[in-house]
Amino acid sequence: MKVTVVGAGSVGASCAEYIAIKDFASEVVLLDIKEGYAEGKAMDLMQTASLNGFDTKITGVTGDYSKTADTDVAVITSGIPRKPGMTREELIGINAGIVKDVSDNLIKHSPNVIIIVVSNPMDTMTYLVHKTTGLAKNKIIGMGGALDSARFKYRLAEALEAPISDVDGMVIGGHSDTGMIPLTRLATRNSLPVHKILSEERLTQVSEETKVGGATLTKLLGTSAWYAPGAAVSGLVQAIACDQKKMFPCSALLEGEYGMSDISIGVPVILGKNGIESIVEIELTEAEKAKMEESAAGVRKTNGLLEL
Ligand SMILES: NC(=O)c1ccc[n+]([C@@H]2O[C@H](COP(=O)([O-])OP(=O)(O)OC[C@H]3O[C@@H](n4cnc5c(N)ncnc54)[C@H](O)[C@@H]3O)[C@@H](O)[C@H]2O)c1
Ligand SMILES: O=C(O)C[C@H](O)C(=O)O
Repeated sequence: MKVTVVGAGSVGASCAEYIAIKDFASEVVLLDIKEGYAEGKAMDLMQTASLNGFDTKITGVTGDYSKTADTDVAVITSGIPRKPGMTREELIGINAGIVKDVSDNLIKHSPNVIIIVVSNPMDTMTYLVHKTTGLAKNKIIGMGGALDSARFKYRLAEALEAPISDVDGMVIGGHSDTGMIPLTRLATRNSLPVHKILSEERLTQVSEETKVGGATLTKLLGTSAWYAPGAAVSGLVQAIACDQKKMFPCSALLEGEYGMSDISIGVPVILGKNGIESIVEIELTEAEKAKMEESAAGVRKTNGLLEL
């Protein structure tokens, strides 16, 4: 299994590190445009191999896509992150050109590649890859919901004063400060619905904290987060590499599912060796459907800014 990670910045390097530590891939290629940067990150990571006990071979390369040939799964993290006070949508002007260029180059050298899009605004960048490459829809996956769900579980555990391993929950919808939909109705602590344990007011607080999870960290760090994003990406790559058929909320191109078409937005999918094996349709309440429509309207507005 060969994995390429484009962008050797904070998220790209974190993702390469988690993939290596989980030790399921034979090879990870890190690619960046900054001269020597990916090579340096790869060497530093390789010097953790004997300490962390992995055999994955990590190499770094500056802009040379021939080194990515025959990649099975590629992760696109190249582009700029937001600064405090910005929205993810404001990054579209710079990141759209980068994501288009990178996906074209990846496919040139690996026509059968499965692409995981991370760069923001992620749902729109995922839609862009659908619109501008000839890749099958199951091979283009946007990462957002896996991270948002991890943040939801973190906030739920905090509210419940419970260990995170007791908690389950999922976030669907667009990966934006206003578009995320934490499914509080379905969240559980060891099978017990959390809405039976927590007050409505506390659950609303959990939802709101989840939705601004990325913005909260951006304010604290001065740039956006990388550990949980890297870990979330590594989970998706592992599910594909090991054909796990695991369920994650991911940005997927909808063709009628959830009553929507021609949009890529966060819904539960099954990930396996073919990428998106299937889209899972949850029966939503009228209120949840309305939130999903509103979230989709936000994503469509950003998609409208693309020059297609
Ligand atoms: N989807 C998510 O859940 C999620 C989570 C975290 C970050 N992000 C996004 O991921 C992106 C990267 O974030 P980061 O914190 O790693 O930023 P970063 O600035 O640390 O790293 C970005 C890297 O991309 C490289 N790059 C720029 N243009 C390139 C090109 N054309 N080809 C190859 N490399 C190129 C830069 O040199 C830099 O090293 C941002 O857009 C951020 O918003 C998304
Ligand atoms: O918040 C951001 O801009 C980065 C990422 O989308 C995140 O949720 O951490």
